[in-house]
Amino acid sequence: MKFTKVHVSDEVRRELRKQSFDNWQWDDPEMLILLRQMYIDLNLIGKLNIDINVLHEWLYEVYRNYNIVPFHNFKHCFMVAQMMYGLTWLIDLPSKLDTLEIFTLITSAICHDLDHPGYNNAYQINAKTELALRYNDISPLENHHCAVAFDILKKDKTNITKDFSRDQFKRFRDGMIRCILATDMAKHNEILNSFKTIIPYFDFNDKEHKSVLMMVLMKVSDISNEARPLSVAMPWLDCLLTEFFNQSDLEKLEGLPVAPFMDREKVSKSSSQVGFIKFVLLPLFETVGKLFPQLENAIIEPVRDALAYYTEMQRALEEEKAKKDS
Ligand SMILES: COc1ccc(NC(=O)[C@H](C)Nc2nc3c(cnn3-c3ccccc3C)c(=O)[nH]2)cc1
Ligand SMILES: [Zn+2]
Repeated sequence: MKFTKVHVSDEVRRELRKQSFDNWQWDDPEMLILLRQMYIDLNLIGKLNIDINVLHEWLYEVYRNYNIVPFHNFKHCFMVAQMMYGLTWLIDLPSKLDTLEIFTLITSAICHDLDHPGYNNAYQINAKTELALRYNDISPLENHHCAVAFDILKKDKTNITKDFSRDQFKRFRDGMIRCILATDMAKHNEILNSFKTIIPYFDFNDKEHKSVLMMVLMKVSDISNEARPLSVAMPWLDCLLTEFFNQSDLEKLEGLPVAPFMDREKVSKSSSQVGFIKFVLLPLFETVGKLFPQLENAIIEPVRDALAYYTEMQRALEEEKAKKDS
């Protein structure tokens, strides 16, 4: 199918770079065009000699490999890619990382949850699924997302890396594997601590430093819904809790352990978000803000506002509960 005729207006291209971008106004085919536009505007087509029609076939094949699940679906992949794209411009990454590293970040963001079943690693391991067996309980989902990504790139029709040199492909493959595996929240503290350690002497010419930074940028892009306007973020929280509640309902049916933050009897939107923002999101964002002060206004302030919003919601809920009990 020839999509080269489709033109994206300058106004939409500007909007696409902002944290305020509202995905709920766009349908899936339009989001595929916007993902393609990101590669064009990052100047990756020319510099890496990517065939625009192969790029579109690849995007369509990626789209087909995301599942119809409440949260970890193609729209989530788009939002993570769009946050990564916005961060790229916000912190001027093209002046700090090379073209292949920029390509690795946006491509990893798009592929990072491929074929997600809607049930997390804890479920895979406890239910002894095929994925847990194949990956020996070691980040089964993230290993699978990455393997599916490279399966798609193996086919000539959807191989956007076909003109890469052997060295370029090797660097890209190492980078994408590290970026996708970094999205396993079980690695959260390990990655954040290694980033904290190197910040005082961060060196953009140091390969290892850049690799840790790329993993952190994947993490920020993956869990940053609360940095977006409430009208965009709130529906995402509903999708997330729907997926979490589906899992905990199934775990109860199957007599498997149930995580408290997934149990519909125990979780309220406000309590889960207050804890998550205070203990996971803000510490991560404030750490990255030490290296890139531009994050302060663009994503840290909105997250502080979200924390205030959910804290107030939690207080009001508790007050109401106290009244009912009295
Ligand atoms: C350390 O591992 C963790 C830590 C926290 C959580 N999640 C939470 O505490 C709660 C349910 N909230 C939450 N979780 C979120 C959000 C965005 N992504 N995300 C998420 C989704 C799937 C898996 C893990 C996370 C953090 C969000 O805005 N809120 C899940 C896993
Ligand atoms: Zn994700």
